[in-house]
This record gives sequence, structure tokens and C-alpha cells, in this order.
Amino acid sequence: MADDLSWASAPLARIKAADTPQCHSSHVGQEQIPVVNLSLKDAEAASALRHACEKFGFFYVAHHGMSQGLIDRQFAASKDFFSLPLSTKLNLKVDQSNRGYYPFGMGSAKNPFAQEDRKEAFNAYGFETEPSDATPFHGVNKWPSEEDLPGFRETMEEYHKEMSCIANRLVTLLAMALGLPKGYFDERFSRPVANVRAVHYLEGQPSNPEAGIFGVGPHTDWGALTILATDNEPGLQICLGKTWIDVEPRAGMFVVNLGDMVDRWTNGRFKSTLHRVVNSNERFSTPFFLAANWDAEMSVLPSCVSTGESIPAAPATCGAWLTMRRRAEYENKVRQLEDTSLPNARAPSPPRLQQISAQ
Ligand SMILES: O=C(O)CCC(=O)C(=O)O
Ligand SMILES: [Fe+2]
Repeated sequence: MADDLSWASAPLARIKAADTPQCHSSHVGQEQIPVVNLSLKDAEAASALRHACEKFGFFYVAHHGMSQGLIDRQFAASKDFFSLPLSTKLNLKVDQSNRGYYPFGMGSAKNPFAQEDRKEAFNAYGFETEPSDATPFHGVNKWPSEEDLPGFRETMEEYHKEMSCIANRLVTLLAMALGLPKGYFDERFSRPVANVRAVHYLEGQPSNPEAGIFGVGPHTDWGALTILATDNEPGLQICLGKTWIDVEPRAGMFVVNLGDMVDRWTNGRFKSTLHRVVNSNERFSTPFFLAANWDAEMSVLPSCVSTGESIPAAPATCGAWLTMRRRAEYENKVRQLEDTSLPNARAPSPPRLQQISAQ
């Protein structure tokens, strides 16, 4: 795996570092985010998908096939999890495996100039390796015991499994939308790095974009695509042109966005769009992140390169990509902490764990 991080901070045309400030203004505008109806025949759905991917990188999916019952059960399970005593949750704290509990105040602020994201989260992957596996994103999931939270694991695993089916359909449509054979991407998603993340934006912790305080700071997703379920609380915004656009929750639909892998494979034809969460109230959301196989290639699709077009450098495999994005984020954070001239040095620190712990 290459060890050079220079690409991560270089102003690359296509590969957006997490801190690229495309959307300067705090102006929030309106735009119709398209809906892709998954009950349509493949060709029709693929055509709608193509338009959405080229223009927005974001779309709703309707008639996706997941029952409202399972969506509701997942949110109920997620709320029960976050209501556990902090000490129980902290026993499941994330490590290099990226599995388990992200406490509030530790976070993964993706914008290094912002403060920590105002959220707590729980992460579980659809694959496991040996507990001793020190490869980033590998290892075993960290579930609360059945005694502490009966049925939580079963619900989240069922949700993950059904989300994987929707994701597979989207991957097929993605290939068709690019004019490729239906099964073109199947091989690179045969053992995907896919995870479900329950997220809780805390009550009494409203965002304040001017002060650099966010539910989630501006970022692009690292994987191939993300399928997001939210409660009825707004907050998600995407950067179109130079304006932040609200993505309102819509009953019965998920929000889907493309991540950096698809942006890279298509050389920017299909967009991984900058987004953030600006919330006023308590909010729950559950993104399902689909990345390709660990060893899948990051190379640009031949059909997406015109003669003479230059292609920015990038790691060779999806695993190397994920590892570097994570490391770049971490190193940015360290740089930020060390550099007192950065804006965050002047902003007040978020309250630490003890201060917000109601348990
Ligand atoms: O909670 C949301 O609406 C989106 C969260 C998000 O963008 C992320 O976790 O990558
Ligand atoms: Fe995201």
C-alpha cells in the first residue's frame, strides 16, 4: 500500500479532499432533488439514475422494497441503543476496526476546520475477520449483550441484509446508467466493505455553521454509495454550485448519494457531492455505506476517459483509498490541534462527555 499522503492535500480536480471549500456561502437555496422509482423496469430506472448522478450525485429512492416495519424497528433499536448508560456504550468504543460506539466529542469531524461533529454513532459491518486483524476497517463487530439490549443485533443485521439487496440493485443500475453491461460491477462488490451506522444528533446541541459547528461537517463519502434513512427532522444539506440545498426527509423514501469511489471510477462524470448536517433539534439517521471489495481497483473506467484527458493520481485499491482517507482526516485533525492560527482554535470547544451525559 502506498504511503504517500501528498495527494490528500493537493487540489485535485476530481478527488475532493474533505476540506475543499466548494460551497463558501451559508446561503441555503431550493432545488428539486430527483426521485428514482425502483419499481420501474431497469432501463427506465437507469435513465433516471443517470440524470441524477450527473447533475446532483444525490437522489431519493422510492418503492425500494424495504418494509416500513423494518425501518421503524431499526430506528426503535437505534434509539434504545443510544439510551443505554454511557458506561455500557463506552465498553463498545470504536478502534481501528471502525466498529462499535463513537462517543459524542470524539467524533469524526470530516471538516478539519470545523469542531467535532455533534453526534454519537454506532457502526457495524457486514463482514468480520479475526479479532487480531489490525487492518483498518477489519475485525469483529462490537454488539451490546442480549441482556443489555435484546434483539438489537438481530434487527441491525436484518436491516444490513435488506439494505445490501437495495444496494445491489443500485449497483446494477449504475452500470447500466454508464452504458456498461448490467453485471459490470458485480465482481468488485462480491465482498463489499459495507456498514450500517446508527447516528444520534443530540438534543441541545444545535449546529451553527458560521461558528463551524455541525451535526456533520462538510464532507464527501469515501465509499461507492450511501443509502440514508432519516427521521422527520431536517438537517441534511448538499452543495450545488456554491449554494447549500436542503434535502428534506420524504416519507417512505431513502436518500442516496454517490461516494468518492464512483466519482473516481467515472472520472467525475458521476458526482460525489459535498454535504453536511445542520440540525436544530435532536435527530436520528441511519446511513448504509457501501464501499467496494477491499482489493477492488480504483482505476478510472476506460469508457470515462477521453483522449488526452489527464487523470489524477490515487491509490490502487479501494482498501488503500479508505485507509488513506481515514489517515488524512486524522492527520488533518492533529495539524489542526497543533496550529493555533486555524479558525477552530478560536472557537469554543464542544462540551466533553461528562457534561452531556444524562445517564
Ligand atoms: O445524517 C445524515 O443526514 C447524513 C450523515 C452523513 O452524511 C454521513 O454520516 O456521512
Ligand atoms: Fe455523508
